[in-house]
Amino acid sequence: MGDEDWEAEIIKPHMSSYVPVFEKDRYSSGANGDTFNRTPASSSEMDDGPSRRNHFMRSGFASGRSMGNRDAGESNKRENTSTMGGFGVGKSFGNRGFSNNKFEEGDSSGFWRESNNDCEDNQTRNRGFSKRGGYQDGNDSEASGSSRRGGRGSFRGCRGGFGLGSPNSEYEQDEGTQRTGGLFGSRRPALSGAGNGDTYQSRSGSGSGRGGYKGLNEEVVTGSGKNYWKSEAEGGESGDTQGPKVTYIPPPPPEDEDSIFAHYQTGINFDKYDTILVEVSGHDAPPAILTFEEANLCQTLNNNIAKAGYTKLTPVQKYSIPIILAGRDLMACAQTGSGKTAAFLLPILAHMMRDGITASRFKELQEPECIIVAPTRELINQIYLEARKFSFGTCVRAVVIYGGTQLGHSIRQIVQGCNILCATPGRLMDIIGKEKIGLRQVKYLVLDEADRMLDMGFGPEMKKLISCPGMPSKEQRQTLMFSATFPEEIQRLAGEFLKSNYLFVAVGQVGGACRDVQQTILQVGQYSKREKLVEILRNIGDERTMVFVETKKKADFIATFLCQEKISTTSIHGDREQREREQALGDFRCGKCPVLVATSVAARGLDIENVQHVINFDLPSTIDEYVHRIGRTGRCGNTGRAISFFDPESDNHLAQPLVKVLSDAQQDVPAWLEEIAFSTYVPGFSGSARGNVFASVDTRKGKSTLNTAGFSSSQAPNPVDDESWD
Ligand SMILES: Nc1ncnc2c1ncn2[C@@H]1O[C@H](COP(=O)(O)OP(=O)(O)OP(=O)(O)O)[C@@H](O)[C@H]1O
Repeated sequence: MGDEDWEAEIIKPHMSSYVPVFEKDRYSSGANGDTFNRTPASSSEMDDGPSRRNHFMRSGFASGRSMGNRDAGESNKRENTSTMGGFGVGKSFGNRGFSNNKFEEGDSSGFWRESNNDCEDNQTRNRGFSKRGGYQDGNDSEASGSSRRGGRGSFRGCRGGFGLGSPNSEYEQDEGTQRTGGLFGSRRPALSGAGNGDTYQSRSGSGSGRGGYKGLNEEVVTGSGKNYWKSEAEGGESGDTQGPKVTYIPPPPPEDEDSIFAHYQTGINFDKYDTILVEVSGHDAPPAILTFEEANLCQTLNNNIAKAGYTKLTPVQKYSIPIILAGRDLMACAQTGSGKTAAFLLPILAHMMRDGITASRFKELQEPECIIVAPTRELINQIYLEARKFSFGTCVRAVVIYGGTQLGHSIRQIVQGCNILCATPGRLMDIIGKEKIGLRQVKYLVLDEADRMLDMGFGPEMKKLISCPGMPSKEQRQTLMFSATFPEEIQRLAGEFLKSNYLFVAVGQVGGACRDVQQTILQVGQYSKREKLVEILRNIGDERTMVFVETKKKADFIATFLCQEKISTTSIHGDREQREREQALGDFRCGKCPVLVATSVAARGLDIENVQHVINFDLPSTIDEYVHRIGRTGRCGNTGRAISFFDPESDNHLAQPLVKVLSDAQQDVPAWLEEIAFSTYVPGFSGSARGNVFASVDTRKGKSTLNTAGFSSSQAPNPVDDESWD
């Protein structure tokens, strides 16, 4: 998994020969061509559950691939990036001047040079700035203009420092000596040829301390044109001990009950969930439950469910809860915002309450019963808050650890007691390496956003996790995987993690977009995007809007631009320090900054109340990512809108899957998009639009060679290569 290189625009795959066959007649139906055991989630159909059967085949875990794609010249770009002031955290960008950053230098600025570098570095990419014209001309003057806007906004982020810990504690020592290695030398596997290339010290080159988005003190090592992440432990072994110490300590979450149980209302379409088709495959699936009462949870859990405002199960909960309660492994795929988190947390907690757990107490080595892993820091934090909510009043202690925060802080949280460990992959492996976490007691392993956790970026790390000393074998633990998208190939990889008799639950179209999101695709050329964006945002007014762009740099640029346009905006991406990321999210959540410009780091899982709009300023590389992005709105029965700028210069490869997604979600499909989709039809391609755009079925039912984007695995773009989030 490489560090983000979204300073360069994301690599577009060579789609031409991998676009799924376009079958227009399938689009309008919206029905699933595969009717295997698909039943509405409504109560009348529930009894079918146990009778569902499927024979299946499994295949092994494919080997990991290159972890990154860092281009030459990265180091320079980094330095330039790091000299850019971060945005005034939570402030209108317009309040910031750029006297200390490259923007003020106009056309000779680092920003523009970097853009050029991007072009040079990425000449083989079909989305380099040079081909698309970039922003230079139009923006230089604006950049200069911005520098006139006066003073740099003051930094409002609360620096954690070391205040919460004893500076002389062992954990501070750990913090200080973490380069000395641990049980597992590398958080990410070294690729062959590693060490032959230059060493690039992430974030530290300029000494700016900017970044903070990777696990603690990691660095990118470039070798043979490939890159991978290196833990500090490894760095220490190689004698390279450079790197800024991460000192950020996130503020503790509120302790009062009202805050713990704060929630937003389900929307008008919540009841429509009952009509969604649900498919369960695998042997001897337990029947779905219809009510929380049927789950037979303990009183404390029921109280917490009530306090959380849950009165009715969502479909994924109806099916998943009894499956998990029955001790079965599960792969569950349900639309964004439909309650997957509670679907795994509640039965796990119920088990823990029933079986009894080791009461939380201070111990140097904690042995959690449950480990939950998610790909981004913000998401894992959110899951932790949910775990804390549902375990309120019980003796179960949940702990969260993630990169970009002080390692000593993570350790201090853990040693106080840990039954449920919520972690991003990198930090998890660091902590295991430090022997603060023992795995012998793990009974539940949850991979949220499982397709992401098993793809080429995190897959090797997850493999390492399950083969860690002490980790119970898959036969001895319960493994649960959840996501809104599940490419077929990733489903097959999952076999290594799951018992062979795992159950597969698909709620609605696997990989399909939430129907509560009204999707609009506009054809907007590169040069017109900003103007269009401003026009839309002015119409939207103060309604909360997430704007997705392709690169970190563009996120900064667009956020700055919007602030200049007097639209209060903040941004989140992998180059921002963790405290800035959290501040930005906080300001967006509370409505202080109603516009959040984000890279795909914010595409998955984030559950923010009242996000009414998602704008894809740049479309993502894959249709899966599109589905996740637009799923930040229209959650839990609420409605939302997604507007996407389709640039025919660069987005044609998405035309077919987009048409499919729109049709399946019963959205209008623009004629021009259909035309492009037809024109990008590739004769001789063996797939069908239905079968390849979405892995609509449990892959054990049949063989397929494509993932959801319609690319072969070897060419599927891997966003983790471009931006690393844990
Ligand atoms: N049964 C329920 N009743 C009311 N609200 C619910 C219920 N289940 C979940 N929610 C709420 O719905 C929202 C979305 O849930 P959650 O974040 O778990 O969705 P998700 O399926 O994991 O989405 P994503 O695919 O984007 O990660 C949360 O605010 C959650 O508290």
